[in-house]
Amino acid sequence: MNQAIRFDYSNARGFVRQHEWEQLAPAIGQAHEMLHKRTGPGRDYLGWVDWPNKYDRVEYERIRQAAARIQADSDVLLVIGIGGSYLGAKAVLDVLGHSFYNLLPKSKRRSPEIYFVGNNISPVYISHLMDVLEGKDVSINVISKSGTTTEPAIAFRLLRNWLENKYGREQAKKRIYITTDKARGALKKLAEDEGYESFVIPDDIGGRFSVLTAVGLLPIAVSGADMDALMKGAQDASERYMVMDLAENPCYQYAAIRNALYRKGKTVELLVSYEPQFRFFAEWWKQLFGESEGKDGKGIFPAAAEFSTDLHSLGQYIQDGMRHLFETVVTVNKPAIDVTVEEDPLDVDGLNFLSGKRMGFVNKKAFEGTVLAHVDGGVPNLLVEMPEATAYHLGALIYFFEKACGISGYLLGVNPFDQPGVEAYKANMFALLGKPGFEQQKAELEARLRDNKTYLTVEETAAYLELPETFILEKIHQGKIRALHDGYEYVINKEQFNHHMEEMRKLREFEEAARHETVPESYDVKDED
Ligand SMILES: O=P(O)(O)OC[C@H]1O[C@](O)(CO)[C@@H](O)[C@@H]1O
Repeated sequence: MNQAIRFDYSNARGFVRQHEWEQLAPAIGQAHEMLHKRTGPGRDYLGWVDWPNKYDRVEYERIRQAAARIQADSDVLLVIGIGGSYLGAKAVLDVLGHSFYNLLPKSKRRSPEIYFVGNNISPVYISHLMDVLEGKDVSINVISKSGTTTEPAIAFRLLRNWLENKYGREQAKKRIYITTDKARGALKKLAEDEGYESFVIPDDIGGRFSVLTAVGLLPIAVSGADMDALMKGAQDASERYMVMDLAENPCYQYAAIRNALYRKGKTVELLVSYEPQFRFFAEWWKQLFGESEGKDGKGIFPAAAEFSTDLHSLGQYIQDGMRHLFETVVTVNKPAIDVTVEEDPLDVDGLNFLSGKRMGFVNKKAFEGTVLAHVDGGVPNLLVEMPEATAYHLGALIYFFEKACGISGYLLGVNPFDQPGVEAYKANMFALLGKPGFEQQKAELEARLRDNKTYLTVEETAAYLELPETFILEKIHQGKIRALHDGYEYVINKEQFNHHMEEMRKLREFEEAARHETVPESYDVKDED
């Protein structure tokens, strides 16, 4: 086996008492059993646990071939997906690829340009992307387990159209690759109807645990990264982190110590890296832990910081602000490339004491100094060290965090494999967009939006009061309107306004009747003093 990920929690142990640590050992054992014997909540979503050993070799070869085709016939691969259907691939591409891979000249690139889209609903982003596509040969990999997620579905609709306009429907078919459920969903049906090549997201693997399936592997293979090494790293890690004993298993130690810290009020975990290439690794990690643990009113809030960049923005807070933070620093022992700081004869910046030193060395000293300062400031520090940023070690790191996440979720007492909370925004969005079946919610939500609003437009106010716009002098303020009617100004709420209108109607009837000398009974004329 290759060298392993090193986990060091010595800079956090001082924040946890010995008995608090020891008490976690039996709970870890229980969580291990729940995961491996599949007796815990979410047991139907544990396919990722032994996936690095049992993945479908036939499909794996098909991925390799499809990637070779895309590399040969495309200048650009568009990866459409959101959440777990894009973050893992983006993380791997960034860690293993060139920092500016899309900008490198073709001669220096192993792969097409790769852009991720369908992970937001921004018309600006997709329009700008389409500008980049002009004159280029393009393929699309659309990834969605459910096949119905709004963000990727809108992007796919627009980009499929774009592709069909460019190549014609038949040729476009050869450039569309679908990754979805093996049997269900809109995308699966479309793939069958249109004859698109498709890949499977296994039933028992949730989005945030799916990077080592076709979800991540097709874009990773297209990028030219070594997916064999990635899978091997994960496979070795799955064996390494099988031991139940807390003292022997660094992955379980990470799960245990973060829970011990959480119980002591350290409710925010910052995943820190000193390499910008890890920015999306942190995004992937945030979804992994946030969606798995943030439920039932519990959970560590997963956040990320990039050092030394953020030491010049967030550094003050981390050192000195509210003491609810701990850090998990992901470092790479040996940077892929290093650069020497040169001697400057004038030494205007006073940095000649660094002459001849490597930037990697300077970065390391920044890290060491920061850990000491933050620990002194009351921020426990955990260290996860990769020997090198290679595909093998990245595969191992991915598995390390996936398994720690499952164990940690069980320690916390939640179901780490569902995400019911994500549905709330979706239901509201669908209702407000007028999706059939959401009519009742639509009316309720729109009423709430109106009440929450400080001001409505004149048109909205008129519609709300079911009145012609001519009645409205000013907009609604906190449910009240300022209205001008028949020369009078009123500041009233809707009920008062309607009542007033009814009174006005009766008064007009009365005046009309008076002209004809017949007073309607409905009008209650009060005696004047
Ligand atoms: O692959 P899908 O079904 O489009 O889902 C994308 C993402 O959306 C979520 O379901 C949350 O809405 C994530 O769990 C998932 O990774």
